[in-house]
Amino acid sequence: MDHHFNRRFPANPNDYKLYEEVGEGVSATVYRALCIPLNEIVAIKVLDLEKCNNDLDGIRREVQTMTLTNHPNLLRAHCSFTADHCLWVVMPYMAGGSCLHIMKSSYPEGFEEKVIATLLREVLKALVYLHGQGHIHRDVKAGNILIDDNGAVKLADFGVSACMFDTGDRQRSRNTFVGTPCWMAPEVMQQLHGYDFKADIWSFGITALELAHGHAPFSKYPPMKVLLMTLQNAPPGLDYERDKRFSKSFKDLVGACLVKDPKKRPASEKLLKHPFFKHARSEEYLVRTILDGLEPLGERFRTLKGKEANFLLQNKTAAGDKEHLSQQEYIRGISAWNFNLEDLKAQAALIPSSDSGFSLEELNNNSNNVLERVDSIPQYMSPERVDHNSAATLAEDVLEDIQDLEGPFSSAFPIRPLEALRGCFDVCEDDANATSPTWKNYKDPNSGSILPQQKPSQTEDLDASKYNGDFIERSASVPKNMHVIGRHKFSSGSLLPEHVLSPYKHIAGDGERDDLNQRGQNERNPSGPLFYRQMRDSHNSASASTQEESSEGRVVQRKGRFKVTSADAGNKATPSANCMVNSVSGASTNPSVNAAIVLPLLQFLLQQNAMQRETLINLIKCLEQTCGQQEPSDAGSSDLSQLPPASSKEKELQSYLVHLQQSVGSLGDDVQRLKYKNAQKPLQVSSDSAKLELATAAKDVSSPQPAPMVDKGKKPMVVEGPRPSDHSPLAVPALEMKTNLSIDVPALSYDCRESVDKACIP
Ligand SMILES: Nc1ncnc2c1ncn2[C@@H]1O[C@H](COP(=O)(O)OP(=O)(O)OP(=O)(O)O)[C@@H](O)[C@H]1O
Repeated sequence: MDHHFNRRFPANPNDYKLYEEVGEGVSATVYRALCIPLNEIVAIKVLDLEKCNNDLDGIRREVQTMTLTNHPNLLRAHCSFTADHCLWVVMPYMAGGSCLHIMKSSYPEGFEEKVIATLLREVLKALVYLHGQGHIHRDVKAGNILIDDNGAVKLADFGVSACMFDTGDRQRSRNTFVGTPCWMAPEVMQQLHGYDFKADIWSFGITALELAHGHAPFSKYPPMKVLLMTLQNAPPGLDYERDKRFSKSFKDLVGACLVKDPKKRPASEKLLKHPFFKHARSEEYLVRTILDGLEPLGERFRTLKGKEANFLLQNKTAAGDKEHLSQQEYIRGISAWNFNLEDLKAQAALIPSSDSGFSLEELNNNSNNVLERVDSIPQYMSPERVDHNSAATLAEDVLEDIQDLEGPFSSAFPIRPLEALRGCFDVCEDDANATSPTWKNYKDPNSGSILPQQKPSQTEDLDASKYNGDFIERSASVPKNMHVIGRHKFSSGSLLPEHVLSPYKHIAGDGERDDLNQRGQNERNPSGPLFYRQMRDSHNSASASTQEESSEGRVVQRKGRFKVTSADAGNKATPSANCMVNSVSGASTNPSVNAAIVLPLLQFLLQQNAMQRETLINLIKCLEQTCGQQEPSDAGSSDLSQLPPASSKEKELQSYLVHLQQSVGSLGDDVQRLKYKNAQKPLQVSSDSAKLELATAAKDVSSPQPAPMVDKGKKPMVVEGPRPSDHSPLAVPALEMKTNLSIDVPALSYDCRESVDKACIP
């Protein structure tokens, strides 16, 4: 066990002296610092709670997990406390920095196999422990693997970890879309059945590739494309030709982790026994091979930041367009990239069948990298489907938010969230031990030392979530979700705490640094995961974003982490998936849309629009009440029937739906008529035939003569139906009735896509 933990770290900012910045994440800045009373160098992660964009629950969870976990391969917090409007998390200083940083500065092509095996083994030990405790890390990647100057490897960043034993809201969070797209397991993207520990095993496999190549597979593609590629393509792996330098056992390990079916992935404990880890070496080996000769972390960080700033500046002037820039930011792994709806659509549309963006070099198992028809693999749904489903749940979330706001704490939390937060963030080891007696002992397989382990307790979790984050997060999240700044939409904004003793601002007064801060609000540490929270359409809302949105169109706000809450099962069963997938993937768009599929889809879209509008109306009402303003205006009426359709598109859709309904009705009539006619004709024929037969028989009896020919004009056995389009009110081209009632509506797939976008990403 770390000797640090025998000492008590003070929970007072005056007891720490902040030095240089050594890291920056999507939600925090990390400083090297001195703990004055203990004369010990530490790292302090400073989160500006006012700029944390409401992910307070995530932060609380991270701090809690960091304080409670106790494993040599997990970065544990010494203590945490609030200072002014910032949260300080004091932790051991990992002088080597993250593996990503090390690769960026010295190993751009990735590490050698023994180094990888050593790193991965340590990470896997951490995962075995976490999983044993019922936690899913959900953000395993090189940027979160830290090394100290002795070569000790620790997995960090529990910002998106989840507890499998949680209930209620927390349980539902396992159906959330959390992580960083490149590392994200398909089932996390799919949102079909939730996910479990195996999601970490996928990320672990991706991290293995990242350490081997210096970057994660697909990392050069925009996020939407990464999602689609992860879902549609064969899993990435080590290539036979390109990765000759790696052993068969490494390839096998990666192959075992990167299986799309999570059930077929090994558990972390089993994986730890994989022969690949025979290549692993000691901590000293890491010191000798990758740490030796490295510049101090602060210097490296500064150099990398400078490069990033230059890169962005060049791209800004060279490319000029925000989509390009946003994608560049993402490609470079920066967490806080931002884009608007148009970007998103463009990205989704970037996935044609003749996808020029596919780099076979990037994609291993090339022969399998055929863009399959998504609708032919029903278990893999597109991210659009994810969004589609999410919309309903998001609406639910907001309604719940509103209920929370109306609760007994409504006056306290939205107005003074920091006050409320103090109680949940001010923790140190002793507190943690005192308040968490449920952590059982853990036996480190290596050292044999006994470490505390957590015994899952549902009651405690429930209580904790009531008291701590869940309520707070949702209460505070409602109004703040609407941040829009400038031309790009920054969800997190600059995370540099102004009130913290910045070595640059207050000590060194480094102008360059200040300049970097100013112009690089979206320049984030590449290690950050992505948190994506959908924003609702604010057409009719009086939200803070209205002005900017009206000038720029609807905005998808996002923050570092990609998070889309999942929809309920009922929505997932909507038969609309195939249609949407077709229309978006573009790989196999089928213009023939079955009315039975289209109608429920359109109805569902309308219903969603209505729900979203209702949510917004409630939100407005609630905000007005909370702010003590005037009574809700007429526009705030929740009676949707009184409201005109929100947009011309919606009107169009509505009238189109009516047309379709009429058409289907009329087509149905046609079918009935035809059926009836069909049923009648053979009867008529058979009665005609019977008459003929009788006549022939009578003639046969009297005089055996040849039977008369049947009148050719009658065509008794073939019935040709009427052309129904003549009287169909559906004014769409190429409408024709087929036996399965399918309607050729070439324009519909486009309309559907737009409508889906609208419903999903308002
Ligand atoms: N204890 C530490 N010692 C040294 N460097 C650290 C330490 N903790 C974090 N860092 C550095 O700071 C960076 C950002 O920290 P961290 O990942 O915890 O922030 P974050 O806001 O959670 O980031 P993100 O969410 O984007 O991953 C890390 O990638 C790492 O390089």
